[in-house]
Amino acid sequence: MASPTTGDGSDLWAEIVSQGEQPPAVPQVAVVYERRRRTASDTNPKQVQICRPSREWRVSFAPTKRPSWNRSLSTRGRESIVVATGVYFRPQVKQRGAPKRGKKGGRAKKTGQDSPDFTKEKNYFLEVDSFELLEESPSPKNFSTWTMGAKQVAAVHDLPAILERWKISKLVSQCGSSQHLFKIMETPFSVPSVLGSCGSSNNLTDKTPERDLRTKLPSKFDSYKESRKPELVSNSSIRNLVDNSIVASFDSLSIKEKEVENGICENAEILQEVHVSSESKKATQIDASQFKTSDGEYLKAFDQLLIICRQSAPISLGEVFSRHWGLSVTGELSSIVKIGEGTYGEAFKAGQTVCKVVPIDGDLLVNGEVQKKSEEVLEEVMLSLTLNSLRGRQKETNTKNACSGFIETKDFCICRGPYDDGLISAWEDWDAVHGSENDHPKEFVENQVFYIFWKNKILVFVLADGGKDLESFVLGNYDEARSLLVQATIALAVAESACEFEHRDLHWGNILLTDTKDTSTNFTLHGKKMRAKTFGLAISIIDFTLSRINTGEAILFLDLSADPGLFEGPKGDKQFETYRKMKDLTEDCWEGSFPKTNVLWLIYLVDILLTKKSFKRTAKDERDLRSFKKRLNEYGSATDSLSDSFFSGLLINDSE
Ligand SMILES: Nc1ncnc2c1ncn2[C@@H]1O[C@H](COP(=O)(O)OP(=O)(O)OP(=O)(O)O)[C@@H](O)[C@H]1O
Repeated sequence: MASPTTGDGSDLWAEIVSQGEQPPAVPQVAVVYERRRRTASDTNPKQVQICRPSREWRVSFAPTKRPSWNRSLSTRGRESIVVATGVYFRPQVKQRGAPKRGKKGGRAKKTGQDSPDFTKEKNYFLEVDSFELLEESPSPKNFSTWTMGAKQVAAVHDLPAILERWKISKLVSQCGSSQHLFKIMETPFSVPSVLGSCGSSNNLTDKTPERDLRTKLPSKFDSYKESRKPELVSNSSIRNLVDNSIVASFDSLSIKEKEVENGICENAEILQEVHVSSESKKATQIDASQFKTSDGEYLKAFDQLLIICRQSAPISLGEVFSRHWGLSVTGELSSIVKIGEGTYGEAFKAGQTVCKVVPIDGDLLVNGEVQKKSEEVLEEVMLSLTLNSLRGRQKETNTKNACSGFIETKDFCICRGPYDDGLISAWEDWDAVHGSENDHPKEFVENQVFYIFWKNKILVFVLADGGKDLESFVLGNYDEARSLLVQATIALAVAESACEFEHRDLHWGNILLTDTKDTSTNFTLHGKKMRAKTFGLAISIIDFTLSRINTGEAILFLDLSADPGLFEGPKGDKQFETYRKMKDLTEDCWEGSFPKTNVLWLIYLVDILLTKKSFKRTAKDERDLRSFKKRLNEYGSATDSLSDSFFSGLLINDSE
């Protein structure tokens, strides 16, 4: 079968597969996520009439439904901008004080100009459909060996390559000029790969300056914040700035290169720099074309998702389940059960694997919400893979930061078409017992197919089964509660140290608990190998929609300032009080590094344990929890909190 070729005739897939070994050098990219802002006027009446009322802060009129604020955000949106070295790009300054979206708010009705061009997408599929990618790529062969109940094999993803492709496409969309992009790509910066920063060395070379949270004194952070304020810079002046920085960097390096060539320079550091530069240049020359499709277009987020999924085109939901669970598409899907739901995703389980089904890119409101866009999902995928890499390095000897407290993401699949009947009956069974807050999948899909067939796309996250969420899990005793707290603190501390991770939405629906036979769990923090007692309980943190990370090359985060509604939840509700505390702390500068947000969620968790969960505990246990909560206020990060005496009996230091 013929492989698709790029514009210059080279083999696109061969290049994509090989790029992981040869990541090209590009300048540092920082990304801003913004939540989508929707107003009443955005609403598309045609769509709303086929949807149930939106449940923003979900006032439910059905007594059987659980309180809406148990779930996390109802409005989400990401709009990325790119920053090349020393330059801040922002396409447009956000309008402050725009009206809040109404209850039935939807994505803005698209004008002809705005509507996505599906011809290109269709052409892309036609092209790649001509060969069977699954047979050619290394990992999907695992599919055939995955059987129901057997241990799932996780697909190997080339995170640096994924990040690289994404950065290039961001730069193109921000700069709007491929010529300009090539200049950037030719720039001999040596940037750490994502695994370099968050991986093998675990040292972020480009840490975000932090505010001194305890003293509240002006710090480096203030000038950082000032320097990153939205600037109204014309495109041409941005280009000038970038070009100048590139030229300057080129100049200094070519002088060094000449010195090395002529044998004048023997400085080891410079020799190394020049070596890295020439290697990067070679890689750049090889890789430049792979970011384009055959019609010369740069890969869109959806195309990038297909590559990550190792698919040439979307497949049916039934096909995913038959591959991942070894079930036949007809008849045997009844062994699948629905295990949970969120605003965006429905979670189904068979064997030890969970599939989270998330409709994407459609105009139809789903569960009263705008569907996630490919761009947002792609960034969530990168975040999940970054956190996966913390788990993957547990066994490496020289790792600096590792833990297993985040859910393992095993794979992703892109689907199209209606829900499978087996899934629908699993959905209905769950609804009969729990009373779903979500739209019936049949209703949604039929409508979606009817109106906009081409946009009916679904991303399936294939995840490890993390167990039950804290809201529904029954804690046996005080030791289990302590185990939950120490494991959550460890996960946050490790990810905080590895990639400035902040979860920013760690409510009780986003911590999963399961029984374990292991009496302790291993982790590595700042190179120190340690263990924590489990008391028979293992946790997994999920849902990274609001999370922030610094991969060393890009800062991924969601700009919550674009969603004032988030901070207007019920007074006294611990979850919404926590959002408000985060807002005070960050002063609405969500791209900044504020590890204290992790502490705010730890305080929330202690509160939940004290007020919402019942488990065997003595008066002294309660006192200990309360004084721990008080002391948490003094810590600036999860890492600091881990040194608290509350954890002393739970941690074992293996390095000593
Ligand atoms: N890996 C998993 N293992 C077990 N249960 C899971 C898993 N992933 C998700 N769930 C269940 O599905 C629910 C919804 O998942 P999740 O929070 O990721 O979806 P979401 O649409 O992003 O939700 P939210 O409304 O919080 O944004 C969870 O609360 C949990 O009960």
